Amino acid sequence: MEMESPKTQAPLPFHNYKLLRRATLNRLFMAVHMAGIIALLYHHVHTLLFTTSSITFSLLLLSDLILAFMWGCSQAFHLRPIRRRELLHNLEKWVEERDFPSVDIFICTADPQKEPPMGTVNTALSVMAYDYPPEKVSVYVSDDGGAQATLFAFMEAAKFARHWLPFCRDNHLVERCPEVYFSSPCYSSSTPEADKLKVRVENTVERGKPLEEHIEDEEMHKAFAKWTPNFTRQNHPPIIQVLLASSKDEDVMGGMMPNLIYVSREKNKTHPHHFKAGALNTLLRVSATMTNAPIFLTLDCDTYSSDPQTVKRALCYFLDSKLRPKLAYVQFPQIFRGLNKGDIYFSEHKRLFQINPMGMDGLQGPNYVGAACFFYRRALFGSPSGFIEPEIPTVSPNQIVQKSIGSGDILKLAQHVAVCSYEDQTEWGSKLGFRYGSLVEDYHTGYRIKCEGWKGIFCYPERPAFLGDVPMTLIDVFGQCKRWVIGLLEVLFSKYNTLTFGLPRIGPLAIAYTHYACWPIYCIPLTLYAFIPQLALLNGVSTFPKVTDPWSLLYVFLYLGASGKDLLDFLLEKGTFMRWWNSQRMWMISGVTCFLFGCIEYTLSSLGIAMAGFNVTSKVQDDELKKRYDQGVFEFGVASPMFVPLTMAAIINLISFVVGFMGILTRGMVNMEGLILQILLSGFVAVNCWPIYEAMVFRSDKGRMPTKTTLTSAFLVAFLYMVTGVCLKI
Ligand SMILES: O=c1ccn([C@@H]2O[C@H](COP(=O)(O)OP(=O)(O)O[C@H]3O[C@H](CO)[C@@H](O)[C@H](O)[C@H]3O)[C@@H](O)[C@H]2O)c(=O)[nH]1
Ligand SMILES: [Mn+2]
Repeated sequence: MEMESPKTQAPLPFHNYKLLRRATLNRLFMAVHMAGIIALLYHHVHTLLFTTSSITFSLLLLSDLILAFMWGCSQAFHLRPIRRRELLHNLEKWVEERDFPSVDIFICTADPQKEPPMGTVNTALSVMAYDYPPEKVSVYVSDDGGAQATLFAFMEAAKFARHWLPFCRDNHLVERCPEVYFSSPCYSSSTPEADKLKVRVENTVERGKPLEEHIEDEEMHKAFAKWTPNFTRQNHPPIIQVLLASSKDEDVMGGMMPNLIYVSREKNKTHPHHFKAGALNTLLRVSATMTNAPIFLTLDCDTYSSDPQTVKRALCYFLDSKLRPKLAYVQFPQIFRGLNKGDIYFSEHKRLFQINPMGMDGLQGPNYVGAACFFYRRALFGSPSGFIEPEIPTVSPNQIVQKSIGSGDILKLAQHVAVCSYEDQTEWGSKLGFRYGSLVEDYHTGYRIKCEGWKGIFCYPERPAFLGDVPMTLIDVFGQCKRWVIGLLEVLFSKYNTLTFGLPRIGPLAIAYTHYACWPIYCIPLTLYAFIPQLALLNGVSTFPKVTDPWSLLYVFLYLGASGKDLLDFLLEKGTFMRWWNSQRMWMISGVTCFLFGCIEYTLSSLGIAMAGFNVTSKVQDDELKKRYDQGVFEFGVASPMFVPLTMAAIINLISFVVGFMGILTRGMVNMEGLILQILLSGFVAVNCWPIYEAMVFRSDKGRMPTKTTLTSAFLVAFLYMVTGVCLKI
């Protein structure tokens, strides 16, 4: 269906933007800092020519080269940051509701254990209740877990929606996610319908399948009969169930309802399913056969809507006739709920989700981040000028659906496009739809469609449009980050490399994408800086200039400059000092853990030794765990190899700080001049490592550092010290 344009060109704009005032400061800072970096590199080369410990100094030069490169790439985010505003009143004044385009909403879930169906249901209800003509909204739920409990949850949700939607509408609720609404302080109690929904769904999840007595009609019986004894998550036929059809279902007040469709694509062992990208492509096709809305929204199961005006906000851009020909997507920031005060794991990712997209928006648009993004369907079918016709016309974005969504023909077609073999010998995943080949399908797809000539918009309203959940344990945080790292490396080392492929196509924006693609290699400088200067100190070798040498000031200047600027950016986007502090700590921690292990795993998988998969992040909230998280305590608990280098770094920095400090006391400042910067560095790292010492020594709860990890790390540190004693002399 083509998008109707407003009858007349609106005399008033639907949106505007302004360049952020900090842009000038950014550019000034860039020039000064750049000069500093060049001076530092000059100094490095100079030292290297006259030193006897060439290995140490070469490694430090390598580290600084990488840091300089990354800093350089990150400047693309600061060249032209803009902030947009939507002028909703103009839209409402000039475009009539009946001219609004219809919208398909895709919600992905993959595992009923890690992603409780009640959460997914809440997300779905929050968007079904959008302040938008209900007959123009269709919600498609993709269940990669193939779980009866999820289907059952949505059958119950469909019933509950009949009460919930008119209730939201009549009371003009702003918070339309039932769970959040009922737990808000002004409403201490829930309604009987909501309670029934919750109890039934949670019991079903526990049991794995619904009780006979809860299966009320023939239709439901037929649906659950598809779960035959040999049905498994990895091997089952496609299941598509229309749970609400706006053409026939009504709410309790007689009002219209949106469509609600459950989709679990076929799975078998002979076909790769391409994780979330595969799920989204199935939804793209299934929705094309049923509603084929020109605009669709992608959501994760935990990303509920927190503002009923959101679709209209996105329309402020999609209905702008000047933008439309090239506008592929409108990305909202991913914002999270339930963060602890200091956001100890820096799950907020303020730079990734809030600060940097404003910078990319000033170039050609933000990166797509997987959820909270409205797409122009046509953008997934070739470049703005080069439409690619899919293999069957019924999944084409231009086709208009004639029959009603529940009809036999449509269902048959929908099943057909949801089978594994459908994509064989087609362009899905390479030229059509969401792109395969990377675990960060979002980054990859957004980047590739930009390279085709499309643009994106960053829509960053005052009130968060969507809110999501964050991982509560360090191991979950690392698991997520490691998956991202592997996915990014997959793009970096593909033929779509952001410099060789991207730079000629999207210019400066490619530099921003490069910063992300290279994110994983931060592990090199971060690991080297966590060990080399400290080991050198213990062996009495100086790695930085003496404090009396003016060159030492350059180190101080560069460090303070870069982090001061970063802090400023953070505070300007409503960040707090504590959260900033934790973000820089998490950066250092990631360097020796998930970045490092992600790089190793990627290398192994490209050698064919291991295979990386999409490990879904847990969204379950265990009470005891949640309590520790809320108190801001790090959760270790399991003996993961990833904790070993981290613990080693914590130990060695403490030792080298203490040894250095004792040196100053016993031998006097003058004799230690050459080691002062190393002592400061160790002290700084040690201060950051406080939660790790606590977890190793002072804690007795379940989340403490396993003794095994502590002992292994201590042993390895001793070993490293002995080895480097020899090496450092070279
Ligand atoms: O085979 C799969 C695997 C995952 N998912 C869904 O993908 C979403 C994201 O998974 P999650 O475990 O929450 O990953 P995160 O790392 O938290 O997600 C971020 O990173 C992903 C890319 O790695 C993006 O897809 C997400 O949108 C982005 O929020 C969830 O709704 C899952 O149900 C599937 O549908 N099928
Ligand atoms: Mn997630």
